[in-house]
Amino acid sequence: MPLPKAELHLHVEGTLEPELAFELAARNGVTLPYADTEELRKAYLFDDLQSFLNLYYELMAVLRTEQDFADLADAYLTRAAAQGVRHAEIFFDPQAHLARGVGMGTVVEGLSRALSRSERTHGVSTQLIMCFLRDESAESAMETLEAARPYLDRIVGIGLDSAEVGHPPAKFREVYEAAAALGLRRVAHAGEEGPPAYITEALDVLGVERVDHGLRCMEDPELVERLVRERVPLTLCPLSNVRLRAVDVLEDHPLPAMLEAGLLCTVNSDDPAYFGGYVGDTFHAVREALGLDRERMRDLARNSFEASFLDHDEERRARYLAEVEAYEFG
Ligand SMILES: Nc1ncnc2[nH]cnc12
Ligand SMILES: [Zn+2]
Repeated sequence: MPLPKAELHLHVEGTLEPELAFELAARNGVTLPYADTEELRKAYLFDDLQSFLNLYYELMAVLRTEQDFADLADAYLTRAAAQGVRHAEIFFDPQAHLARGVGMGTVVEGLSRALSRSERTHGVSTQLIMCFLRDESAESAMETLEAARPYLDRIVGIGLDSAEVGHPPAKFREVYEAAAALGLRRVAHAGEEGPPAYITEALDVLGVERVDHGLRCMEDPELVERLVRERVPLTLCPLSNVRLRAVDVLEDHPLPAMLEAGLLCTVNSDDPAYFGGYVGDTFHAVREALGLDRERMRDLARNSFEASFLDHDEERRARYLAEVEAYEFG
C-alpha cells in the first residue's frame, strides 16, 4: 500500500498519455504530426519550460468533447489512486481550449463528470483550480473568469501558469482581486524559471495562499525566512524541474535543504505524462535520489494534506492525516 498523500500541483492536460492522445485523435478526426506513440515519445526531450509548453499546447488539439475531458480526468484519477493519492486539487487551462473553439461548459462539465464520481470509484476526493495563462493578456484572464461564472460551484480557486519569465504576477492584480471577491482561493506558479521577486509579488499583489514551484526562493534568504514564518506552502515538482532543466539532476534538487530550512514543502507531479512519473513515482524517486528517510517522507505526505484546500471539511482532513500517521512503511 502506498503512502497516502494529496496532489496539489497537477495540470490535467499534462496527464495526456501518448496512447490516449492517439485514441482521442482517431475519435475526433484530428491528425497529429507524429506517426505513432513511439515517435511522439521521442519529442519528450525538453530544453526549458517553453519547449515543453509548445508540445503541451499542440497535443491539446485532440481534446474536443465533454467525454474527452472526462476520459482524461478519469485516466489520471485511476493512476493517482493506485499511487496513494487520497485528495487531488487539479489545474486546468481553459484559455487553451477556448482559443480552439472548445467552450468553458464542455471543459468543466467534462472534467466534473469524472470528478463527481471519483470518490466513489477511486476513493479520491477532488477540487478544480482554474489557471490563467500568464503569457496571454490580463483582459483575456478577466474574460475567462467571466466565462467561468456559471461553473464556480465546481471551481475552488484560480492559478497562474504558462511561460513565466517576462510575465510577472502583478499583471494579473485585477483578476485576482475579482476572484477573491467571488470567494475563490488563490495560487500562482512563481519562482519556477522566474526570479524570487515574482514569489514576493505573488504573495503581496495577488494574495496567493500557496506558491506553485517556488523553487527559486532559495536564492533569497529573507524570502525563505518569510515563507517559513508565514507557513506558505510550496508545491514542488522535482521531476518537472529535472526535465525542464531547472536543476541538472534529481540528486541536486534543493528539496532536502528546503525541508531543513523549515519550508512547508509538498511534492507533486506537475505534468506526469511528460515528465516521467506520477506523484507516487515522484515520491519514490526523491526518496532514492535524495536519501530522504521514512519520517521525511511522512512529513511530505502530512504537508500535502495541511496545504490542501480542505478547510471546508476539517473532518476529512483529520481522517487523511490520521492515515498518514498510521502508515507503516514496507
Ligand atoms: N510546469 C509548468 N509551468 C508553467 N506552466 C505550466 N503548464 C503546465 N505545466 C506548467
Ligand atoms: Zn505547473
